[in-house]
Amino acid sequence: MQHQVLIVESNTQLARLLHKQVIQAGLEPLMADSMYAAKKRFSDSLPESLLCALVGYAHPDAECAEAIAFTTGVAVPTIAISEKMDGAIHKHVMHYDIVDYVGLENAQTIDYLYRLLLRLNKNKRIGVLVLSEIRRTRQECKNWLQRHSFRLYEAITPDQAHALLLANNDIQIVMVDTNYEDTCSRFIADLRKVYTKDDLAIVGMSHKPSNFVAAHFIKCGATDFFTLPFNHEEFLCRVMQMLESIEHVALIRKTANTDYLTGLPNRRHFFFSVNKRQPAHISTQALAIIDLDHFKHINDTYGHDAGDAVLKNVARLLATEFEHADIARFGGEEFCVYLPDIAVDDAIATMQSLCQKVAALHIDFNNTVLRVTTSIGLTVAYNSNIEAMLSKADAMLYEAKNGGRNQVRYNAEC
Ligand SMILES: Nc1nc2c(ncn2[C@@H]2O[C@H](COP(=O)(O)OP(=O)(O)OP(=O)(O)O)[C@@H](O)[C@H]2O)c(=O)[nH]1
Repeated sequence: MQHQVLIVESNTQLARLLHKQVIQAGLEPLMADSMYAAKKRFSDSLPESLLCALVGYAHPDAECAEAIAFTTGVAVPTIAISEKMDGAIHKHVMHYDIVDYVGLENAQTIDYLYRLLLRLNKNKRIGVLVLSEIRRTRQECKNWLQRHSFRLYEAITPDQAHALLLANNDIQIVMVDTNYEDTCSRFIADLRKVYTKDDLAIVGMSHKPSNFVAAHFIKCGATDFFTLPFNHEEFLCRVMQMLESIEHVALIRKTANTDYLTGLPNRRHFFFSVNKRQPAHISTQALAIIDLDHFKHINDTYGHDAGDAVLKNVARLLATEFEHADIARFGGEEFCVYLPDIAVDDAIATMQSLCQKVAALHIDFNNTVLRVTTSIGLTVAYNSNIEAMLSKADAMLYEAKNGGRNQVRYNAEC
């Protein structure tokens, strides 16, 4: 795994600052205070563990960007560094295949470097699809994208692009050469029927600067538009913003759909997910409500934190037992499981086994072993809707509680 960052900096203060940023980004710094030391560090390291290099412009044994020439020459994604933004340095380092140049003159630029490190680390898992009939355009994008550690996919036709998108769910950016305006605008509009701007960024690009084409593509659903050849720095800043926006929305969605205590999906997400998964064809499906017994007693006897520990342990058991089913914490000490395409006997056996497994849990809380049992209301139905199944499972749960708890009660309508 690429987790190391080679820092080539002879200025001790700057080296210390870079070291701190790398650690903060969760990466491992490899320090070198000269070009000689950098070469030694590089030859001692494994290529697959080096994420990138932060390289100062001048060193006692390399006064004029030779260290940058070295790291880019051995294909290490390189971020050129100086104490402050310097026009002459900028002009010079841009001749090399660097990822970016950052002058560390204030808190904002230091934060930018930190975000850039996080970005490079995440880019390894992000796919970018380039759609262009022109080999030169694909090559230009490829050079740039590889420097930024993205996974690269290439397509020559819209059909190939659709197939790649279907097969690879790591693709978060599609770059479309707008050479053939009608085909490309239709392609973008078609993509937007499936992928929202929160899921996928679509970037139009063209060798012919035209305000009309740019506006047309953005109206058809493109997120942004660039004229080729890229201004690399501007493109990087805009791509970072697009990806950060997709990531923020994903995080908000995850938070809204997850139970804060157990990490299981919540009730809201359960309905969304089950309705999506419910088989279109007629089939047998099972729904179970799982409710811990006398849970209030655990809270009252051992405290609320002990109750939380029990909930987390039961949630972990459910997540392992039902890895491929829909599960959720419905609230309090109540959980729900939905199993599509399951025979009545299998559903009953599965829930009885779960009931025994919960009762067998030994939950360690501050050197006290906590035990808990559960009552389960199960319904197995043939092509019924979820709301109806929930109300039947609830009635079965009521019977299980009244029947003495620690048991499964079921109803089958098949
Ligand atoms: N620790 C903890 N307790 C919770 C949480 N949510 C709800 N509870 C408690 O769960 C308890 C549920 O109590 P009851 O509804 O009486 O159910 P019970 O004690 O399990 O009784 P039966 O269901 O009839 O077996 C209440 O004391 C709630 O305060 C939580 O997130 N953490």
